[in-house]
Amino acid sequence: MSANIIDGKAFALSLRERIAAQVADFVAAAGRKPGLAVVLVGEDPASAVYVRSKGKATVAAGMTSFEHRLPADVALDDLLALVDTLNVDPAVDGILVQLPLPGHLDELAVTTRIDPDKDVDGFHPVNAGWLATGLEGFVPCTPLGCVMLLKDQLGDLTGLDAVVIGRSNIVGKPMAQLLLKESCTVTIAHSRTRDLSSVVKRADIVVAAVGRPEMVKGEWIKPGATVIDVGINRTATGLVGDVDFAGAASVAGAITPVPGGVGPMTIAVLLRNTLVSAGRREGVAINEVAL
Ligand SMILES: NC(=O)C1=CN([C@@H]2O[C@H](COP(=O)(O)OP(=O)(O)OC[C@H]3O[C@@H](n4cnc5c(N)ncnc54)[C@H](OP(=O)(O)O)[C@@H]3O)[C@@H](O)[C@H]2O)C=CC1
Ligand SMILES: Nc1nc(=O)c2c([nH]1)NC[C@@H]1CN(c3ccc(C(=O)N[C@@H](CCC(=O)O)C(=O)O)cc3)C=[N+]21
Repeated sequence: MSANIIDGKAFALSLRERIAAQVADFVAAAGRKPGLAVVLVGEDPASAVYVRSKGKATVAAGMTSFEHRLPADVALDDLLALVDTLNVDPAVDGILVQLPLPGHLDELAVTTRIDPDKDVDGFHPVNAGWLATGLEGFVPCTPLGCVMLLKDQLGDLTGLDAVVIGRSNIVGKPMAQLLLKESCTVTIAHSRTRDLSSVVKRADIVVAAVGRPEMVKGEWIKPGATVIDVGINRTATGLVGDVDFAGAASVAGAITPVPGGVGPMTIAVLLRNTLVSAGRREGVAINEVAL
């Protein structure tokens, strides 16, 4: 068997076109563009690349991109003061502080300072709480993008066995919450899980969010399963996911590649969340279903 390769890049492009059309409607109704502020601390080259591509995608969707670059040794109080300014800036609908932050900065202090109503990353505990209780907050971009790909691939996910490998607050946990919301039977695996390969073998849906290059082997995958590879690992041979792509593609029913899978979806959903935020803030209806 040879798996269907899920084209996240193409899906993300089409999502971005639908968002751009709704941005135009928003501008006509509200008399201003949605605005996304991205804060980058330090000079990490990978982060700088992401921030640049987010800025480009924001402008291409017809929104305003505000970029703030701070030195790596910025004091926590100065970063928090910038967040406070963005929180009250009426032109800013979404705030994203690029993670990871340099070691001396307390990430929790920063993410909890962002107004939950502008938290388009969905990292604020208030939004995590909304998600856990099944209500309307902001959902983290990467997991939401994964669910969009899964529903596009499989339709109704009800009753499917899903295994999420990884339990971080930004990917693994919200991913599990979303799959639970879709009525999957969800297992969350992590570094202390016993016999991971057997756990994975039961799954109709495998989401790998570990950060270990090609850790998930083809032999672990149930034939026909759908594999979502969130991992972004830079190795000597280039960018690879958390899944051994060649091995898994020979048994899976469908699989996301790295690059070109989940990554582009993250950025498209960020634009979606920013548009939704702008709509809420201005009282302009956004057709979320069509997104
Ligand atoms: N495509 C995209 O848009 C995005 C991609 N990423 C990528 O996704 C990956 C995960 O990111 P993130 O969640 O932030 O990472 P974290 O490092 O925060 O979490 C990794 C998780 O993997 C678990 N883990 C580590 N080793 C093993 C192991 N041997 N077996 C099973 N589980 C293990 C850890 O378990 P424990 O909790 O027990 O330590 C932890 O829960 C990274 O490659 C990152 O670059 C992240 C965000 C967006
Ligand atoms: N506050 C915050 N929010 C984030 O959402 C956030 C973050 N911090 N820190 C870093 C991670 C990682 N992340 C990615 C976004 C896009 C791609 C992406 O577009 N990847 C392309 C290729 C990338 C490349 O070639 O380097 C792809 O997979 O095809 C990947 C990873 C968002 N993150």
